[in-house]
Amino acid sequence: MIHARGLTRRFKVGKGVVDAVRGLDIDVAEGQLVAFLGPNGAGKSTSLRMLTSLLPPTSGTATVAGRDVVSDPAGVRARIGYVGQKSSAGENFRVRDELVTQARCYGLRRAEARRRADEVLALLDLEALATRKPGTLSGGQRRRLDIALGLIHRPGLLFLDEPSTGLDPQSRANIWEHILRLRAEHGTTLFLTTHYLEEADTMAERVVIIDHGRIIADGTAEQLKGELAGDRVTVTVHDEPEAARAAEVAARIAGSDAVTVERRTVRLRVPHAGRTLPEYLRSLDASGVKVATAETARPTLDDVFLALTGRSLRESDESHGTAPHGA
Ligand SMILES: Nc1ncnc2c1ncn2[C@@H]1O[C@H](COP(=O)(O)OP(=O)(O)OP(=O)(O)O)[C@@H](O)[C@H]1O
Repeated sequence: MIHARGLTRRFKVGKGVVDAVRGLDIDVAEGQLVAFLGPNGAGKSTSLRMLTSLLPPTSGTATVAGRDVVSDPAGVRARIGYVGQKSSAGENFRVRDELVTQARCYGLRRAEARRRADEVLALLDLEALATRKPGTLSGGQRRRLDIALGLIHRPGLLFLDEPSTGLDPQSRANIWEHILRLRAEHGTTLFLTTHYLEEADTMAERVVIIDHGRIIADGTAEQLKGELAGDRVTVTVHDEPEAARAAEVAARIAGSDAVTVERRTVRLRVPHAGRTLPEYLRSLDASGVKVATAETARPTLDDVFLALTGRSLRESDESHGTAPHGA
């Protein structure tokens, strides 16, 4: 469905340049649900805009739904749906009329356009809101309308740029319900960007992580967490000097990594916490360190990002803003 090679986009900013996307190589098979994850300014939207033919690449190639994004942008657009970060619904028409108008833009005859509008209204549970104006809808309802608009021409591939951002947890869950249903019932290929690590982790079958315009990880969430992050072990002791000793012991454990001390708490990363924790506790006992609490945790996608970049995705997100990064 998507085949991109060396896709690159450079922006001129004043006298400088920003390399927003630096050589994107990606293949997405029909029916896949791919979450494109990365901090602010990583290049997610720019990649999406190139793949949807909205932005010409500086170099590289991409075929999307069988059409070339540069030489046949109209062919791409006829075959894909795109739900951007900003709502695409106008304010003047009622919800159903908005959908009918959009269907007419794709060349459907009036009766057919009405039928299709009713289909997507049902698909996104919007029937009860059909005669409302978009301006009166809640955030979650409006996002569902955006998705309905993106699906009006029955695309086999739908791009969603941060579909759940800015919504309350209940509306986020509801949007995901609809996204998963699209895939299960209609086999739609879905490529979406998100900031929410937990969503990517639990909902997507494939997670692609992008940082500074490059893909740095690509696989199932389980694969990435297993290969790149390892389990976390957290031990608290009774005072700070003991914590320092516990950290020394931790550093000597085979396979241990990223040992940190914060007051009375020592954290480390190990390949298999189930095997390592008993060994660590025995070594602490032998060194005369008394343990107050010990916990283990499976890694998160944030741990994967940390292992790859040395930064936390959450912190990067907060600090990165939209400032241009390196040329
Ligand atoms: N039109 C533009 N002109 C100049 N720089 C741009 C333009 N669009 C994007 N950029 C820069 O390109 C980089 C990538 O931006 P992009 O919007 O693709 O990131 P993103 O991962 O989607 O971020 P966010 O999560 O904040 O939406 C950023 O440094 C951004 O400032």
